[in-house]
Amino acid sequence: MIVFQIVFASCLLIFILWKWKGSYWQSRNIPCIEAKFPFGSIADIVLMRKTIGEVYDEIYYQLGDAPFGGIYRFWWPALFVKDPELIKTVFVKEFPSFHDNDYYVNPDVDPILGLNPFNSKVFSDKEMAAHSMTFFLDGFETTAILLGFILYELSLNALPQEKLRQELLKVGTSLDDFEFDMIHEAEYLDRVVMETLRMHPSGTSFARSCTQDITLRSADGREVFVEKGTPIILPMYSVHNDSKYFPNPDVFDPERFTEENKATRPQFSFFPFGGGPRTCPAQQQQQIQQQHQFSTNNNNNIINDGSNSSSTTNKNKQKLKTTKTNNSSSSSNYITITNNKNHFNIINNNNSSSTTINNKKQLQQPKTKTNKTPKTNATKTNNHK
Ligand code: HEM
Repeated sequence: MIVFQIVFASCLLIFILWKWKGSYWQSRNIPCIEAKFPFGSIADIVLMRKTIGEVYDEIYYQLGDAPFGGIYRFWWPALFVKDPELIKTVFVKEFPSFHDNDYYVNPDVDPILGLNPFNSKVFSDKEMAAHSMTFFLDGFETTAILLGFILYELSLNALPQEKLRQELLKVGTSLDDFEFDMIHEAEYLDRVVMETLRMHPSGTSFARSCTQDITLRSADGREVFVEKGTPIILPMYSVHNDSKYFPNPDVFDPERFTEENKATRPQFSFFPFGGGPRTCPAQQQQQIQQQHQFSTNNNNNIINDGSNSSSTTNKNKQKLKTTKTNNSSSSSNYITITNNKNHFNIINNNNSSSTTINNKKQLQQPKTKTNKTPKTNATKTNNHK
């Protein structure tokens, strides 16, 4: 009898909690994705049917033109922010209300990753080790993934590849000659890096936690009161691939990042390094790394995607071969990039060396929309992928 009473009381409690929290956004008149028992709006993530990026990308379009909307992670409400101006508000203008990330590692469970440099004034040895680890983890994979994707996109896009080669041949040159000033001369390389980061950012979204109550206001006057503790989702991948800001988002086009074209978009339609006080501290350093890597290593290489059947690739290869012969006295290497579902193979055809970049996280990013935007949605009419 007592067991029955406990089970009944638990079910009743869960039901009441669900009814109370599961209508949180509806009761505040905020557009939202309905909470379905028991996983809320994220069943496909919990059941591992889709990645976080895919599910958030669907939500991005399901919310239509709304600058923000509510979602439920189980029965906990979270705010999903779409509008670049509001993203800027979260990252920069109202930073004091959103300075924490929405995850927590218990220092008792992981004494290294559990330490947060932003909570400490004086660092102990253990904290120094922890922060070094953070820098290593945050800096290593992101840089490797970006490098892999730059090579991948160049292998598929012969004209940008050739334009980049021409610039690098002009700017310079060997490892010994590399100077800091060269970075500013390699403008096209910078655009190639930015366009790659747009299409393949190192993560799909940010999750901040609201650290003090605040009312957010969108440009069209809509308001939402955000309670302390509410998670805030900023869907970077979806914004970067929204045709409202980047027409034909599937096309690799470094020209989107000329100063003139950048000025036509809201600042926070592109935020591969985050933003505000918590922005990636190595933003400039990684730029130097990529530019150093390309300026000194790759201007003698011809990058292809290893496909013999694609006529475009063959044509491109032919064109590049010719151009290369005309422009350099040394012989060209052929670098073949093959995309094997969960990693890239980078093969240097001249000396038969090969490198593999594991890339499961990135390759799980949505490439095809599974849940199309409602007809009323402006971004759908713009032919988003
Ligand atoms: C292409 C390369 C890189 C990309 C795309 C990238 C991207 C990011 C992003 C998106 C964040 C989160 C920012 C935020 O929450 O607002 C971040 C944070 C961070 N990055 Fe990078 N990063 C790169 C390279 C590096 C490198 C090379 C290092 C170190 C040498 C590094 C160190 C860090 C650290 C320590 C943080 C944590 C900042 C914090 O928690 O507030 N990153 N990075």
